[in-house]
This record gives sequence, structure tokens and C-alpha cells, in this order.
Amino acid sequence: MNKFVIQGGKKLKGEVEISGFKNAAVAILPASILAEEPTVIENLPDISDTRTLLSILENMDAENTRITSNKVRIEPNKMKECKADHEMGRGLRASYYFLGAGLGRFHKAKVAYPGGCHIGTRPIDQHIKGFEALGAKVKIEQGIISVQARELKGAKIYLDVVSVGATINIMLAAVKAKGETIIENAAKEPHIVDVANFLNALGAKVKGAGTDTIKIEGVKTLGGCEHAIIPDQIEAGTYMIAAAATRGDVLIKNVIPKHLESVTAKLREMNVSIEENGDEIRVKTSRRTKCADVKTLVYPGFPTDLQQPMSSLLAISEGTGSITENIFEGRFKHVEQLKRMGAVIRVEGKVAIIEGVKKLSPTTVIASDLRAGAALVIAALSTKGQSEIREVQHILRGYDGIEEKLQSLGGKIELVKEQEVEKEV
Ligand SMILES: CC(=O)N[C@H]1[C@@H](OP(=O)(O)OP(=O)(O)OC[C@H]2O[C@@H](n3ccc(=O)[nH]c3=O)[C@H](O)[C@@H]2O)O[C@H](CO)[C@@H](O)[C@@H]1O
Ligand SMILES: C=C(OP(=O)(O)O)C(=O)O
Repeated sequence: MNKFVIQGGKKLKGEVEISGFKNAAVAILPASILAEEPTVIENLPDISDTRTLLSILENMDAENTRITSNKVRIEPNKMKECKADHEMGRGLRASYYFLGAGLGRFHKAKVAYPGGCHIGTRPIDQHIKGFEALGAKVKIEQGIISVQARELKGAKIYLDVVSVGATINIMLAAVKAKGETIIENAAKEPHIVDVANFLNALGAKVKGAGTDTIKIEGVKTLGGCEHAIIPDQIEAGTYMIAAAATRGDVLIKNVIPKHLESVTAKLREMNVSIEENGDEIRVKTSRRTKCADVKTLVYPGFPTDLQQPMSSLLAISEGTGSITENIFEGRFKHVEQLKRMGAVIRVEGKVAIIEGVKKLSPTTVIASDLRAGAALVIAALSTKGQSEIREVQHILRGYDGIEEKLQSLGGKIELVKEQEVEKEV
């Protein structure tokens, strides 16, 4: 497996451009099969999750052409059915969006039970409840989910838990259903709005995205469109935390500061200087940050996806802090790895109590999932000496050009390829 080799202890300095939002991109690519004309997607992050989705589309005869590394044209006209390749589908979470999009386009779809980060049980009961309310039958057999409907009819759906995935999947299935669908207790994350904007650009009638009630008036046909994906606030937040952890000075470009309010507020509380200017955020710290208490919540609360990177900063901050993980019950796998680097962390149920140490000690650690990997990269960058992060394929699922971006900020990080790792063993 590939690994990152990091020579830590360098302050990150300079400018970094944020890519398109992974979590919006991975919904918009499957959503593109609803279009009856070509779509052009801009600001598409070049990460393994989007590459896998493009391959799944290609396999289903939704031709796609890369115009540049971040711009793709998708032509789904020739598709006859929506059966996502099972092996590829298991490799990520967002393959489940082919269920909603396939229902919308063909009234049926087949997708392997989705994978994604191992951060808890991650049930999909709310997706299924939504599809069934619209008139679909759902079967799960031998790890494959099949959905089928003779007709899709608008319905009122109250989500028992606020779920990003279920909100989007129901939107995708409902845009061409007969009549009105109302999703109540819907998720409000920025990418829900981005997906709704994409669907509306195709000709859908989605209102209220970004609030907890979304109304969808079904339409008969959807055309094509050009759409630019919003900036990735989780990637931006990761660089903000990395800048603070290395006591650096980084200008983060192409961001929507409003989407990062909870992160900015927490970092300021920890004595990090943050200046916002249009679509840029400058993060600067020269002294040791102080600990704080972080509680993850649905948007606009502190995002669970930044909890793990934040724990690396808390681990080297002054005093005692805590993280309360309210969304996923298994999102503390990075803690054992941080402890290998000398962090003092005690996990009690959904709370991690962190006693800041002056510095961590470099070593070899393993990324168990995407943001665990980001947390370990930050920890390694903050501490003098050589660290190795193994299982980097998790990190490459979600960070566009992370090696190059960190290098351009002065970070000493190198991706060592599989064969080279094998040679060393
Ligand atoms: C591809 C993508 O966009 N992934 C994001 C998405 O994941 P994902 O869409 O999987 O996360 P959800 O918002 O659905 O999950 C939130 C909570 O609801 C629970 N739940 C969810 C669905 C369901 O049917 N039943 C149920 O009980 C989950 O176990 C979890 O406790 O939102 C998460 C929460 O912001 C982020 O961490 C992920 O980065
Ligand atoms: C949990 C995440 O991703 P996924 O839902 O794709 O596994 C994430 O992006 O942090």
C-alpha cells in the first residue's frame, strides 16, 4: 500500500486553492443521469471517489469526457438501465445515490450496499423509508440493493434522523415523481443546496433546500446544464487546522467563509487569528493554541468530518479539551494512532478528553479512514522528525492534490508508491 512520508516541524506558509466539494460532487455525478441532455460539471475535485463514479457512469453507458482535470461532460442519453458495478460501488459511500437517480430516470436501479468511511454502523433505513413512501419496492439480497417502482408518486416524508444522504437520495427519486414531495427534518448542509441548484438547472422544481423542509414538484423531463460545484469546506477546514497546528500563516482561497463559521469561531476561541476577505480566509498563529471543547452537530454546527483533524490540534494545544462526537458512534479510530505519537487522549463513550502535550513524537501510523488520515497528516506536519502515514488510499478518496498543495505551503510530504514500499520490506 502507498504511504505518505512526512518530515514535520515546518510552518505552513503561503496560499492554497480549495477544490470543489467532494460531498457535493459525489451526489451530482450520479444525479447527472437524470438529465436527458448532456451536462458539464465544473470545479469537480480530482479525487478517487469522483474517478470511481465516472468509471461507474462509463460502465453504464453514460459517456463522460474530461475537458480538463476539473471539468467533465457527461452524456447519459444512451443509458438503458442503472446497474452500478458492484465492486466499484462498494468502494465508496456515494454509490447509493444511483438508487435515487436510477429510480428517477428508469423507475429501477441496482447498487451494491455502499462502503465509505468505517465510522459507525451507517444504516440506510431513512433512504429506504423515503423510496417506499414514493411507491418503490426495496430489496436487499446478497449485499445488493434493488429498488423498483411502477410509478413514483409524491409523498410527505419526515426523516427520523437528519441525514444528508437520505435527503439527497429522496430528492433525486422525487424530482420526476408525480405531484409534490415534502421532506421534513431534512439536512441543511451546503451540498444539499448545491445538489438542489444542479437539479433546478436541469429543470427540476426543488424549493427550500438549506432549510429543514424541502418541497419538490415533480416534472416530466429534465434537460442538460452547466454547473460549477461549490468549494469543499471540509478541505478548507483541514488546511485551516493544519495552518494552526504548524503555527503557520496560510491564505486559503476559493472558499465560502459562511460555510465555515463554526470552524472559524472554534479556532478563534483557541487563539488562532482568522481574517475573512471575500472568498478568502487567512489563518495565522505564532503561539501555542489553547484547548477548547468541540461538539459535532449537523450543519451549521461543527462538522463531524473536521472532528478528527481538530483532535490533532487539541492534542498539542495548552490545557485540557474535549470532543463530543454526536453523529457517528465509531469516529475515534484515529485516537489510538495519535496516542502512538504521544497524544494524551481518553475516550469515554462519545467523548474524547484530550490533555494537550507540548509536542507529539514522529512515528509510523495507519489511516483507518479519510479524515483519520487527514488528522494524522496534520499531527505529523506539526512535529519535528519523520513520520509515515500508511493506507493513504483513504486520504486520496477526498483530498484533491493534497501532496502538491502541502508542498506548495512548504510542507515536506512525499507519496511513496506501492512498489517502493514493497522493496523496502
Ligand atoms: C458522501 C457524503 O456526503 N458523506 C457525508 C454524509 O454521510 P451520510 O450521508 O452517510 O451521513 P448521514 O447524514 O446520512 O448520517 C447522519 C446520521 O444519521 C444516521 N442515519 C443515516 C441514514 C439513515 O438512513 N439512517 C440513519 O440512522 C447515521 O448513522 C448518522 O448517525 O454526511 C455525513 C454527516 O455530515 C458526513 O460525515 C459525510 O462526509
Ligand atoms: C465520512 C466521509 O465520507 P464518506 O461518507 O464518503 O465515507 C467524509 O467525507 O468524511
